[in-house]
Amino acid sequence: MARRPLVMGNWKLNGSKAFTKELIEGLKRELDGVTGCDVAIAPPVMYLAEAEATLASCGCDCTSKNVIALGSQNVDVNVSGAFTGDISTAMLKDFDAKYIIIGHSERRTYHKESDEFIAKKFAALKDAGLVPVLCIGETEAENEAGQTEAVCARQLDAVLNTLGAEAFNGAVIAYEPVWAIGTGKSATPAQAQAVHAFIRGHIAKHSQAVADQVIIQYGGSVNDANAAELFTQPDIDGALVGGASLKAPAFAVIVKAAEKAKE
Ligand SMILES: O=C[C@H](O)COP(=O)(O)O
Repeated sequence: MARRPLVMGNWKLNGSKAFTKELIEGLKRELDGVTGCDVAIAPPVMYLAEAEATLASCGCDCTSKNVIALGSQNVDVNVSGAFTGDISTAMLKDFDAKYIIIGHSERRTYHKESDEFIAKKFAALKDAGLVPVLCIGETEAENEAGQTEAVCARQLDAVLNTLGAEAFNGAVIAYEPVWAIGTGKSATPAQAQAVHAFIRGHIAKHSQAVADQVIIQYGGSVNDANAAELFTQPDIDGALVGGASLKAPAFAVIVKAAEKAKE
């Protein structure tokens, strides 16, 4: 089944108002004419307004303003009320955000987010009509202990066992081995493909149709030099990009590599 690739930039804790405007203007120029790949960016929520305005205003005839979707790096489970510091699905929708990252290993580690809590976020996003980008992946120690599949299965099961496989209709999974994030040491295409096939197979045990359509991105030191080879793999449907998403030319190379590989 042909799946449309998705390349998403996770800016993490980087940027400023000026940086947001400059990077998005650069992306719009670089991505002009791209039609065969979905593209999203997740700036810090602080800069969503700046990002939304820059995406909407275009001083040229480019078509890329329609190509780049807005996303967020996190969301909270509560909709409103006395929850200091939290961000709701409704607030994200207010800025036209669509793809929402949940379960990133940095939140699992630094904010002690559990599989169960992340499943609640997944449910909140589905209720709101937003697209969850569910990050899963094993640590280096887990990898060395041969636990990669067990860890990915456990992280997926938290959603599958509470919401059912249908919840993955229209959703995105990002396989991000923790040992590859920000290290410059990407998984090899064959290593990543093996885990992606496992993830798809795990969902297929519940529903083949859902497994066939779910987008599975790879994340972890993806850059303009290694992206094309990763995208040759049949179960790698795009990338969740950290560091290389902060430079328009590098990010554009990754998007165009996905477009070419999956045409
Ligand atoms: O969300 C993105 C990932 O954590 C990958 O980050 P990276 O491309 O800087 O390794």
